[in-house]
Formats: sequence, C-alpha cells, structure tokens
Amino acid sequence: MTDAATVPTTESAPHCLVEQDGHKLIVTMNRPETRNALSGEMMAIMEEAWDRVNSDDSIRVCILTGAGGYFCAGMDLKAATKRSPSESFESGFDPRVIKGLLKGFRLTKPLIAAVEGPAIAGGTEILQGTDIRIAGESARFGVAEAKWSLYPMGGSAVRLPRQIPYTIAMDLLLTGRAIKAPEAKEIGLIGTVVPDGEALAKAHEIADLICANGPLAVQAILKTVRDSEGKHEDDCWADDAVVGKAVFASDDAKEGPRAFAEKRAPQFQGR
Ligand SMILES: C[C@H]([C@H](O)CC(=O)SCCNC(=O)CCNC(=O)[C@H](O)C(C)(C)COP(=O)(O)OP(=O)(O)OC[C@H]1O[C@@H](n2cnc3c(N)ncnc32)[C@H](O)[C@@H]1OP(=O)(O)O)[C@H]1CC[C@H]2[C@@H]3CCC4=CC(=O)CC[C@]4(C)[C@H]3CC[C@]12C
Repeated sequence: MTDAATVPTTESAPHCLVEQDGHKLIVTMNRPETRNALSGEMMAIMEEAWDRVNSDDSIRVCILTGAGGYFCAGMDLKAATKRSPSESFESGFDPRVIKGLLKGFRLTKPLIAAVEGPAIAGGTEILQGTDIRIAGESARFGVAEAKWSLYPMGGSAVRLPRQIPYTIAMDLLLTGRAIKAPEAKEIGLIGTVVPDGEALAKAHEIADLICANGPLAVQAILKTVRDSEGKHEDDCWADDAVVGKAVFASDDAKEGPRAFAEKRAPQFQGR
C-alpha cells in the first residue's frame, strides 16, 4: 500500500489516488500544494471510486483522506478567478447532485474520514457525507463560502443543521469561521480526535473492525439508517423488518453464532 504522505505531489500526479488494501478502499485527495483543493479531475476520480465502492463486493469499507497532512481546502479558488464562478453551471453541471462530494449520492458501504490539517468549505462539505470522522488535533473545519460571497453548494446549508446543533451550524455557515478538532468533536461534527499524524492509522483500525463484521449486516444497518433519515419511526419499521429478515436469512447469520459457539473468529462470505 502507498503511504499518502510519500506519494508524488507534482501537478502531473493524479489529483486523487485510489488503492485497495484487502477489503478497504483508500481514496486520497492529492493536490497538497493547494491544500488538496477540489479540481474537476479530482472529482471525476472520486466519482469512479464511489461507483467502485458500491459495485465491488470485495470492498467492505472506504477511507477518505488527503495527501501531505491536509484534508481539503474546497473548490480551487485560484482556478475560479479564470472564469466567472457561475459559468460551470451553464456548461451542463447540475448542482442538485454532486456525486464527488456525496451530495445526492450515497455509498452502500461505510465511509471513514481521516482528517489532518484544513478541511475547509468543500472539505467540510464532503465530510458531511461520511459516516465515521477522525481528525488530528490541529485539523481545522469550517464552511467558508460566504466569506468569498459563494454558496455552500456541497450541501451544507441543508445538511449541517441536521448533523450538529442548529445555532452552531448557523454560526459556522454565516461567519465562515474555522474551528479546531477538539471543538468539532464537542459539537459532534467529528467523532474522534487523535494526535496529529495519527488520523489515518486510527481510520484503518476502525475500518479493520468493520471489515471483520458481517458485510451484509453492516450494509443493511447503513441502508436502514440512510432510508429512515427524516422519517417518523413508525414509518420505518416495515422496511426495517424486511432488511433485518434478509440478514437473518443469510449464510453469514449462521456462521456468526456458530463461530461464537466454537470459540473462533467468524469467516463471513457476504451471502
Ligand atoms: C460550490 C462548492 C463549494 O461549496 C465551494 C467551495 O468549496 S469555496 C472554497 C473556499 N475555500 C476556502 O475558503 C479555503 C481557502 N484557503 C484557506 O483558507 C487556507 O489556504 C487554508 C486554511 C486551507 C490553509 O491555510 P495555510 O495557512 O495552511 O496555507 P496557505 O498558505 O493559505 O495555502 C497554501 C497554498 O495552498 C493554496 N490554496 C489553499 N486553499 C486553496 C484553494 N481553495 N484553492 C486554491 N489554492 C488554495 C494557497 O493559495 C497556497 O498556495 P501558494 O501558491 O503557496 O500561495 C464547490 C466545491 C467543489 C466545486 C467543484 C469542483 C470541481 C469543478 C471543476 C470545474 O472545473 C467546474 C466546477 C466544479 C464542478 C466545482 C463547482 C463548485 C464546487 C461544487
């Protein structure tokens, strides 16, 4: 496996690296000289990676990280000076679905974010499409778009107030100020703070725990959580039962209890 901190960082290097390590797919935004600002190329590679996560049964969990000790500084603001920011919407780009940023498109496998350094604007926006979020203690988060009279088109005006308390979401969205990892954990934007430089290792540790679990159970839990978002709980139980019964009917659901009784690690096949 390539170490993201040692990958080539010239403009000729791919803007995003995708590597499979056993059942894990690691997606690394790779433009460290711009703090991994999002480019069209980077977004296209991420879109392909998300399709691969959803379609490849050998992938059980995905990790999203950034090269060089940075997560992502959002849209490439310098590139945006070369033409009117709104021109991209005139050339067929439909912002109702921004797959690269996981807006209007969801993964069927868990996505873990490993954040070091800045995760600003689009960087904090894509974070909101991840399931488990780990950050080095000096990582910085914020939705800076309003500072440049831009709009958080990655979905934050809709998602952020659903993911963290309303008044804090409004403070972050309207001021554009950045917060450090301990505060981000306090408000529930991220789940775990580790010493700087250890976010990726922690993400692998958590990914390994998930990979050892029954993949059908993991994906079913994710599906129910996603499908029940925003619904009254009484409107969820019918689907919850269908999804749960399918997991209980699987070979893996026989293997799990058998492994427990035989005092050995289960060998799940995903069927
Ligand atoms: C619409 C969405 C989204 O909602 C909009 C945005 O994301 S707006 C982006 C706002 N970003 C910021 O405010 C961050 C700005 N940067 C900073 O504040 C700081 O640099 C930092 C805190 C990140 C780091 O600080 P440091 O002190 O550590 O480092 P610093 O010295 O400042 O920087 C080091 C060098 O890095 C350069 N740098 C940093 N950030 C950027 C940046 N954002 N862009 C360019 N360069 C950056 C800095 O200048 C330094 O360089 P030097 O040379 O050393 O000076 C949009 C989100 C994704 C968009 C889509 C992306 C793909 C597309 C491509 C197209 O062609 C069409 C459009 C689109 C589809 C596009 C559409 C909009 C989005 C969906």
